Order: sequence, then C-alpha cells, then structure tokens
Amino acid sequence: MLDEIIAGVREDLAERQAQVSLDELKELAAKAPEAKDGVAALGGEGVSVICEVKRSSPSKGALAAIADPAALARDYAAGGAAAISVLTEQRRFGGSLADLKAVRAAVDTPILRKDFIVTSYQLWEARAYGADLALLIVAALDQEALVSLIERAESIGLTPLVEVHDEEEIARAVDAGARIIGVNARNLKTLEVDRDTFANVAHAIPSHIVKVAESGVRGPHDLIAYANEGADAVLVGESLVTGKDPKAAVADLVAAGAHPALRHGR
Ligand SMILES: O=C(O)c1ccccc1NCC(=O)[C@H](O)[C@H](O)COP(=O)(O)O
Repeated sequence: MLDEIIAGVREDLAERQAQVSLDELKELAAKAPEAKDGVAALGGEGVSVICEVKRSSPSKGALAAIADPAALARDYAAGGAAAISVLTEQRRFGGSLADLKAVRAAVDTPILRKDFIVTSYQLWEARAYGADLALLIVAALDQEALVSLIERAESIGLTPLVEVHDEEEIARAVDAGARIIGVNARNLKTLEVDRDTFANVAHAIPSHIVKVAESGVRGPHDLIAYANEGADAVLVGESLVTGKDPKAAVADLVAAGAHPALRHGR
C-alpha cells in the first residue's frame, strides 16, 4: 500500500514541480510566518495532543467531508491542541496544500504537514504554506534520503516528526538525528492498527527524544494508556473528524493529558 501511495504522490509532485519552481517556493517560504519549534510544542509538561484534519483514508475510505478545514482547526485550537496535523495527500486522503494554507491563516497553533515526503521540494512547499513540522516516514525512505531530508527540514526551520513502526526503524531514525519520533500503531503495509505497538517498541527510543503515539486513539482512555507507556504526545485523526463535537473531544483529551496522576515522563 505504501508503495502505491508514494507512486501517486510522485506523479502529483511532478505536476506541481512543472508549475512552481523551487525558487518561487523559496520566495514564498521567506514570506511565511516564522516556524514554531516543534520540540517545544510537543515535548512540554503532560501529554500533548496533535489533532488531524483527515477527510478520508486508505483503510476506512471517506471519514468526513470537512468543507471548512479552517473552522475545524479553530475548534481544535480552542480545545487546546498542541499542534494540528494537516494531511495534504490528495488521492487517498482528500487533502491539499490549500488545506494547509487555510489552516495556517486560521490558527497560530503549530502545524504538521502530514504527507508522504520523498523530496526536499515538498519540505519547501511545507514551509511556503506555513507548516512548522513535517512528517518523514522511515519506511518510505532509504537512510541517505532520511538523513538528508532531516537535515534539510531543520535547516529551513521545519521540525521533522520521524515516523516508525518497529525497533529497526527506530534505530534508523535515531541514527539519522531525529528529535521527535512518532510510533505509528498502523502498519502501513497491512493498514492494521495494533495499539500495543507503542508499548512494544518505545523502550528503544532514547529519553531525550520526544515520543509521539500515532493512530487508534478513540478517547482519553487510549491517551492515558499511551502516556503510561511513555508517550509525550498523541496524534489523533479519525475519532475527532467523525465525532459530533471536535472541540469538546479535544478538550477531553487535553484534560486527560494534563492530569497530574498520569505516570508520564521522558
Ligand atoms: O489512515 C490510514 O488508513 C493510513 C493508511 C496508510 C498510510 C497512512 C495512513 N494514515 C495516516 C496516519 O498515520 C493517521 O492519519 C494518524 O496517525 C491518525 O490516525 P487515526 O487517529 O487512527 O485516524
């Protein structure tokens, strides 16, 4: 599945590259609001909540129409989101750079560009459209590309969130210099979600690295379970976009993540 997604991403990317030069993107990036520090946003006290703008997915199909991503982002921010993840992949997730632009214009909250990034051009796009963080998926990149994209992201002010699924990928992320590692409970080959993934592999992430638990968070009980395994942040999509009241749902998660009784710490 990952290979198929990336093949589509590369085709769409080639079209955008034919329309907008790298120099033009760099000019736009220079005018974007200064990037916020992703480590500071996600690695503070308590468990931070990253809320995702997600219309559809390969595993579930259509989730929510989200006619107004800016309004959803404002709800997330009002609920206390530490960051907002904007899926910009179009074919399978129904996202776009226009969504990123709209969310940037609507909130001051740090924004993660969530996509299948395979070239530095996409990092410049992320910055040009106002993202503060960018997702890099270890399974999608060879080690040379991973190192180079982490370095490029950092050099242009983006904080990379480096996504892994097993201990081998954690070792690669650490070697490559990741400061934030996201453990995705979703296996990107089978699309199955196993909420034990974080607990099984998080011990391999050094304590100085911010740990994010991604996927499968249905409510505060899942956040608390991830926190008790050492998560500094959780990334939540489906349960927020399919729920009736995203602002209240985020506030419930944030309150759970701030609870002093939570066993949590890096
Ligand atoms: O969501 C999918 O089906 C999916 C398939 C293939 C690659 C990535 C995919 N999702 C991206 C994500 O990792 C999630 O959107 C994110 O972690 C939020 O997960 P959830 O709360 O379970 O929607």
